[in-house]
Amino acid sequence: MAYQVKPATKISGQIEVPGDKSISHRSIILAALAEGESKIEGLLEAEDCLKTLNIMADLGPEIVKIKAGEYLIKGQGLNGLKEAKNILDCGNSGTSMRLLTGLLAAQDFYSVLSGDHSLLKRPMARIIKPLSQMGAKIWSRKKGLAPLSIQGQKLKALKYNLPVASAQLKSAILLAALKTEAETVIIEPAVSRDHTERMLKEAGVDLEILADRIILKQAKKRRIKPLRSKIPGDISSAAFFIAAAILAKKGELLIKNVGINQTRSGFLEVIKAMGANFEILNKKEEAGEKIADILVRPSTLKAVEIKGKIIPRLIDELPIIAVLAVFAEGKTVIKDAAELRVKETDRIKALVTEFRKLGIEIEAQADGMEIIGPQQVEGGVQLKSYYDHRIAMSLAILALKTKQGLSIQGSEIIMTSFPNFKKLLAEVI
Ligand SMILES: O=C(O)C1=C[C@@H](OP(=O)(O)O)[C@@H](O)[C@H](O)C1
Ligand SMILES: C=C(OP(=O)(O)O)C(=O)O
Repeated sequence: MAYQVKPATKISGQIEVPGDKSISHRSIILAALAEGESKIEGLLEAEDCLKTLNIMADLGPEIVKIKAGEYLIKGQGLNGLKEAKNILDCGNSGTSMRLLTGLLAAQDFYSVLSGDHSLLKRPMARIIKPLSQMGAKIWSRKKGLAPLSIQGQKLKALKYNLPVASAQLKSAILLAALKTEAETVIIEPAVSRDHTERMLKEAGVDLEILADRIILKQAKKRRIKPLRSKIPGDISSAAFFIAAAILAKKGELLIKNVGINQTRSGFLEVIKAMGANFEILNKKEEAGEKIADILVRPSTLKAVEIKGKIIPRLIDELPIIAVLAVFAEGKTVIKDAAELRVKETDRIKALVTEFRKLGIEIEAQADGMEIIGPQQVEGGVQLKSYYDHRIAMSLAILALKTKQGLSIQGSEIIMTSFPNFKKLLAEVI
């Protein structure tokens, strides 16, 4: 049944959003490679991360759930993984497929990775190319599409200029390089999320993070120390609630324990420039990641231009920024974001098509969009999620500002990243 979201004028309360999706994937993978037992708290138990969890369990390490979000993982060391008997299912998760391809390319066994109809359309040539230069043997369908089959090899180190600022691509190379001896250098066109680097450093790996490159230092034999981490709240999930509280007429919303890593917090810079009324409170650091509480109040917004190096630092927040733009005074311009076209769906096309059904003035560009605001939105229609969790959640927040509400088809996909989204939204209204 379609998800019905009614208009709301007040957003208030205190909430916590679930654990960060990117850090959750990486915690599972690194814990499985560690020498000894890791304890992870605050793991995101959403479909995407559970795919990574099930795949790692199929590769040998014992994974025990203690309670919600809390897991013990018995690491097998960098050489301890075993061949899985069946196809490894990544579901809807690009992060699982790209990171695990890097990891599996360096094992001494064979693996096959597949996923759902959305993942089977996403570009994998970008990882196959550098991994092949390292000596990996990876087969794909035409044009580098999954399923991927991988005959693990002893790989060699690499110096690589990333053609796109992609944390998944960077992480695939780093995971593949862990068992190589010489130095691996990855040069980024713009900084993308740096969780893999931070976590590898925390785990004792000799790695240098510079402004434009990452250097995995030469090492005869690397060791990963077990993790003891509490995963911060996901800023990409918090963004939907921050937007709801900004767009409300009344109320005040406090979101506790959100990860505000610089490489992820472009959204906060954009809403600040738009004139949003919010405060960052109780800043602290845990396991190499910055965390804070975010207090948000109703705000009057102005349009801004979003382009260049900030894009990778807010890539997943662009759909919800597009929603904010509808209610901002002036023309919002988003450029340099062609990556939006190869996410779970073509997010530019999806936003433009659905916004137009509501009479919103929006134009698509090859690498972004332009939105004129502020606009009154009548609503009262049914929109589509395009099987994309971020489109579904962005439309749900938009619905709060319509006169008649919206109904959203295909909202089950929200389970891939934010299982309690609907419940939390109902709580703050
Ligand atoms: O590394 C990660 O955890 C992610 C990287 C980004 O993708 P790209 O690397 O394709 O930019 C982002 O969109 C995705 O949600 C998660
Ligand atoms: C793009 C996303 O994830 P992934 O690439 O892991 O599917 C996302 O969560 O918005």
